[in-house]
Amino acid sequence: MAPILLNSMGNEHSDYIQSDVSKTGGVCEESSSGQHGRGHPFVCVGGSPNRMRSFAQFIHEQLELPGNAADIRDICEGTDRYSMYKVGPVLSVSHGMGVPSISIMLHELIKLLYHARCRDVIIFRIGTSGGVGLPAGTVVITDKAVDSFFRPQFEQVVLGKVIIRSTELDEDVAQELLQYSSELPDIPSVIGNTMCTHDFYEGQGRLDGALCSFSTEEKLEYLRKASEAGVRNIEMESTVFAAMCRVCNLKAAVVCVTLLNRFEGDQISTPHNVLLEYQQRPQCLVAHFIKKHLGLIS
Ligand SMILES: O=P(O)(O)O[C@H]1O[C@H](CO)[C@@H](O)[C@H]1O
Ligand SMILES: O=c1cc[nH]c(=O)[nH]1
Repeated sequence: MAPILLNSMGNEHSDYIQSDVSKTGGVCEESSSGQHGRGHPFVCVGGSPNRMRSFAQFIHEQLELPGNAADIRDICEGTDRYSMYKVGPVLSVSHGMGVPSISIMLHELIKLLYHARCRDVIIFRIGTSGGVGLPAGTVVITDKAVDSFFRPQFEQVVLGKVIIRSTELDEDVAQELLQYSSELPDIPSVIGNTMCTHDFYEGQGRLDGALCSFSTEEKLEYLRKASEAGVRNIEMESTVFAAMCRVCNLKAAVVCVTLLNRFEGDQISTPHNVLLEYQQRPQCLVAHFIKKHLGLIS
């Protein structure tokens, strides 16, 4: 039974997510239907509030929970920072864009899980990304989260010094997700390295930002080097997500769909309805994983 580790100070103060553990009935309490008991709680995080609300509604339906999926409530409505939904044994949380934003949410979420006495948590980041040599709509299950220099590490600056943390993710969860993707229709998936950048434009080799300090040739050379380093997609949260989950003993996976192939351009010109369908692919895959683990499907 792997406990969630908290910092040595055991700091209790949290001023970002005012969600009250009692309101959630404890993430790990038996769900109202009593269907799922105290098994593994599952946590899914993603950048956009709307997407994490629709994921919560989707999971509510998939787990056939009582009540109306449309009635789910944001238990973080007191703050403007994040949205959080508890659906049976699943917590769905938004985190905004970029390492700083998800990092703050993860501190608060991990403290919440600790106080709810959760054990054996499995946490998924379900997001979107830019593909590197992959067709749009491909789901990338992250092997290693790497930084802009393709290193499997996250640099945390603390008191003016750099702490380097490993970004290893749970290999078994990744392999299991890949296996399930082959059982599901229309979820083309690969396992590969995910590069996490601190910027969407220049930091990802885009030529179409307000600033651009490089040529098309230099952009393509960088993307080729990334590809040779095993990078298959680019997003903006995976390294700190992997690092913090690892330090806190949380089994973690990153499952992001690609919205475009960056070798073919920078703009996300895919029609909105197609983008929505793409964004559902990681949700379907993770929902399938959860249902398998809850014994709802054999
Ligand atoms: O789709 P989400 O989860 O927001 O993730 C990706 O989308 C945002 C950029 O468009 C960044 O947060 C990147 O990581
Ligand atoms: O190209 C992309 C698409 C989504 N998210 C990113 O960070 N980059």
